[in-house]
Amino acid sequence: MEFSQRDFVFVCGGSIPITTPVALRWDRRNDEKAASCCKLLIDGEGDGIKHGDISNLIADMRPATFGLAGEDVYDERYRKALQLEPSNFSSSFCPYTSGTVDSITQILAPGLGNGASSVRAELYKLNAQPSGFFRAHVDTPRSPSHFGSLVVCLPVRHAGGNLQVRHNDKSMSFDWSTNSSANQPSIQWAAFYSDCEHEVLPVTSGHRLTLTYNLYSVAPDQDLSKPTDLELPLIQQMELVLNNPDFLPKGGYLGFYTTHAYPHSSDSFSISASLKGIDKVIWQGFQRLGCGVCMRPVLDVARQFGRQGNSEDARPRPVLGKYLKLTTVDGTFEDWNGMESVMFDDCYNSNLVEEGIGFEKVLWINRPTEEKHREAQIAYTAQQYGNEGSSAFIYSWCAIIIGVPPYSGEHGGRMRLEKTFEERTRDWDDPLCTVSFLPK
Ligand SMILES: O=C(O)CCC(=O)C(=O)O
Ligand SMILES: [Fe+2]
Repeated sequence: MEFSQRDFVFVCGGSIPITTPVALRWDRRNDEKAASCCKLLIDGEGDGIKHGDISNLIADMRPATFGLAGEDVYDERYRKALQLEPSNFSSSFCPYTSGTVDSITQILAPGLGNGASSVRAELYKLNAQPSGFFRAHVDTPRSPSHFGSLVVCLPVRHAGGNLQVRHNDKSMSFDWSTNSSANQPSIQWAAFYSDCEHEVLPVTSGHRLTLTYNLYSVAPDQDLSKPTDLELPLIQQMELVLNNPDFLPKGGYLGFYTTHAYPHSSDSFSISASLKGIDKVIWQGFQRLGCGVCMRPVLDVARQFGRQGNSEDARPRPVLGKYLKLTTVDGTFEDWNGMESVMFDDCYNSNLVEEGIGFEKVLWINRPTEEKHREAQIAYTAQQYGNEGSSAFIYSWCAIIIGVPPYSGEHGGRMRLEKTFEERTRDWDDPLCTVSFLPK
């Protein structure tokens, strides 16, 4: 089965020409100022401000923290910015009426035939960066359906402050300083999957004013009737493979290392609603073709054996987990090795519950993650730098395991599972024995 992971996007962006100025109102930090100070009208002309004094806003904002090992911390070496919580401000910009959410739905969450209302954008912060920056981080997942982040830049004049978003070996840079004083003033935005590393380069002058939103998927992902042009060829390939009588004639297991990371906690690994890019196509496509699908963590414990030093002849082997318990590792790790040793000790000794299906029984569709992905997996699990401290959700790289029913010459084709698996159940030990099949 051949496909290109490169065809799947991880970030998108756009600009919205300003027709009416954006109004921004906020709460006073002290009672001495008149209420009229607490309003800005932003139209993008000249310095961007039509009415009001941005220094009043700056004075009422608070230093922006970020998440580190489960805590919210303030550290100007890592993030220099100011923020307001949604309870302390309001803005007339609406990501729905501006069409931004529709664009994001089409590009980052197309689903397989779902309508355009599958994304919810929840206002998260107002940030200002006079001479600020935010070093590389991934955003802290807020819930299992939280799949991405939206950053909206209001057209206030500034220089620098490029937003760079990276996924694997691809990177996209958004320079919002250049257009903010152009002839046609516009609000510019970028949205990306929240496991993508991103950073804000130093703002060298002016004020970079951004609204950030958390993006959640809300539509059920069960409507498989209308795959998109990009997804259709892949699903046809899957069907061809399954219709081959020589392919796993007695049934078996396929494995697909996900191309994105997903939040999960110790008591739910329910991510199918927020699957991203090609991962979603694999999940929904095989499910539609009558296979069982589930998500499982995969750990390469080779180094664990090496580290113990007492198992020269113990064969290193990757392990398929039933689930990973939530782990918070205290402290900052200066290098990956320090972090790795803690994570492997923790995961292998107590936190990894092994799946009944052995790793060796799985036929892998794509290659195991490269070294750098494996390191990323540890980073996500250890809750390295995020944009907010949290102990409820963590990221993990993982695999989609596909239970393929047997091929039956008698019934003229591949059998189908009578029901697909409840993704919340962990009891998936041997679906091919425990559930019945329907003839094709
Ligand atoms: O301001 C930006 O462009 C990004 C902010 C960000 O990454 C965050 O708040 O997590
Ligand atoms: Fe972020």
